[in-house]
Amino acid sequence: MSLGITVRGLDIPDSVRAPLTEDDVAARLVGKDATLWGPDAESESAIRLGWLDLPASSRELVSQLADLRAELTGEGLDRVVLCGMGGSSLAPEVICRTAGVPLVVLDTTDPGQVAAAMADLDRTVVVVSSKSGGTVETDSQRRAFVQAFADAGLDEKEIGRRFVVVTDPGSPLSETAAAMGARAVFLADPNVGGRYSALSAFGLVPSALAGADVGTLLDEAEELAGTLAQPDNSALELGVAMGAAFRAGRDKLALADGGSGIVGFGDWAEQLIAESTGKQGRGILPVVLESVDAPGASGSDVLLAVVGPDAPATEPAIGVTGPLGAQFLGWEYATAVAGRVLGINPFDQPNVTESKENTQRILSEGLPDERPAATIGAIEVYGSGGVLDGVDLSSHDGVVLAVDALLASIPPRGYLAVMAYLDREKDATAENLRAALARRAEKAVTFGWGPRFLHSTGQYHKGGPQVGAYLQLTGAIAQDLPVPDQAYSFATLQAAQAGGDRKALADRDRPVLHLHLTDRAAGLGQLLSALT
Ligand SMILES: O=P(O)(O)OC[C@H]1O[C@H](O)[C@H](O)[C@@H](O)[C@@H]1O
Repeated sequence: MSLGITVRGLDIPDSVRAPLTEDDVAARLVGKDATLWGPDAESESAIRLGWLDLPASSRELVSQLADLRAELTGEGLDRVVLCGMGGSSLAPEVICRTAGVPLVVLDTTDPGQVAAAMADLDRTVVVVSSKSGGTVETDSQRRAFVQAFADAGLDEKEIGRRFVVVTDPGSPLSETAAAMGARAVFLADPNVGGRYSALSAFGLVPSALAGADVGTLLDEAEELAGTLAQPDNSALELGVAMGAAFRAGRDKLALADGGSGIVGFGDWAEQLIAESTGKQGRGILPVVLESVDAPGASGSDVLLAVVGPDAPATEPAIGVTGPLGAQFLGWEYATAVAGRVLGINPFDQPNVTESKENTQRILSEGLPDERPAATIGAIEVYGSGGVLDGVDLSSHDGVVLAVDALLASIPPRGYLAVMAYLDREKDATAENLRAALARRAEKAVTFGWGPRFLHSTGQYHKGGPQVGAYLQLTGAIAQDLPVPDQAYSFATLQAAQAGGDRKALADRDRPVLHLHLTDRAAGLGQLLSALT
């Protein structure tokens, strides 16, 4: 069995399973029946089911990529940097971390983190991945690398040879790739959405160039693919469990690793589930946990999903065993099935553009002139949505009081999202806030690095149930970095992204507490010691 599902302590009523069996959903999904999600979703679904073919159709890439890797390493280019957001970087990150091969994933606008990725240029090849070819972060990173190579003395032709591009046919990036003389361009199947693209060129190109065995990954997926038309297949069972939990009010899916050997799977599944289901005022909120017994593993609105063989520490829970290739395909299939149970279109992301449009507006009009309500130690405190009303910010405990006011504003069955527009290498301790706040709030707490989460849980924040409270962290910039040939720098872009998302949340009257760290390390230390 390529994927094993164990369900514990979760009642799966016939009202969830029977319609799927009666409507022959398993076979129809494998047959790419675009009517499965209702008439409103049909036109989108018709061009989004290509992921079902990938275990077979991506085969041709395996030998091409082995040849390209040999060519690159033969020239001493053995350091691979991937510029890409969301569906264009999350899968390669899991594949390479699991395989233990080095891949530098750049999915940020933090100037410090971007600058740090531009090291060892003499052995670096850059993979620029974007399905749409218009994602501002990815385009900005590409520009910065072109400039860095030029500064290192490479001529135009040599610079082009340092780039490998993955995009959809006809995208603006495909034209840029041709114009800059990229060494290789991989055009992906346009009938595969970004978050379903793990087994496409988006997942495979950077991973194979970094040294991962992508042929085996496809073998693992193909074994599962052969079972997916069966009415009781394991991936269908996973989707049924997700849908049944949702119907029973368990709309938080806590994701934890249980000895799978897969590294960072939750971050990939988070985008798949949040963007696919979080819309029309409903959705399943993925909550990535540090371990099976981390705070947030249980609760009246939680279903725990353990990836790997370890027994869950709590119930209800589902256990999902199987190798990475099968996990990718199985969760994609399960999410499509859950989408039908929830009654949403699992292939669009209707609210992602809001924050992007706000960001563009800020970039053209300039950053708003905001004054903090207080500055306490290394933290400036800003709030909207009434979150600071009545909070005494004059005391040394002001930050904790503000955080507690934010936590108190979370409605029953609500959640807190921590959104850190920081450097995920240098400011990594920010991640410890999730467990600390989950313990304190006794509610679901998610953690996301900005702007990366905008391409993942950001859809759920805006399109899902309006029961969220938001803690946004930004930090001082030690050294800014220009975005070549653009009117803005990385620091401005990062600030505009944070501001654009704050506005999208404020427009919904959601409570947002914004803490700006005037000294990142000191501010994080201050926050963590106050909250733990
Ligand atoms: O691959 P790209 O076109 O650059 O898109 C990257 C990401 O952008 C958007 O935010 C979408 O909501 C994501 O689903 C997608 O993965």
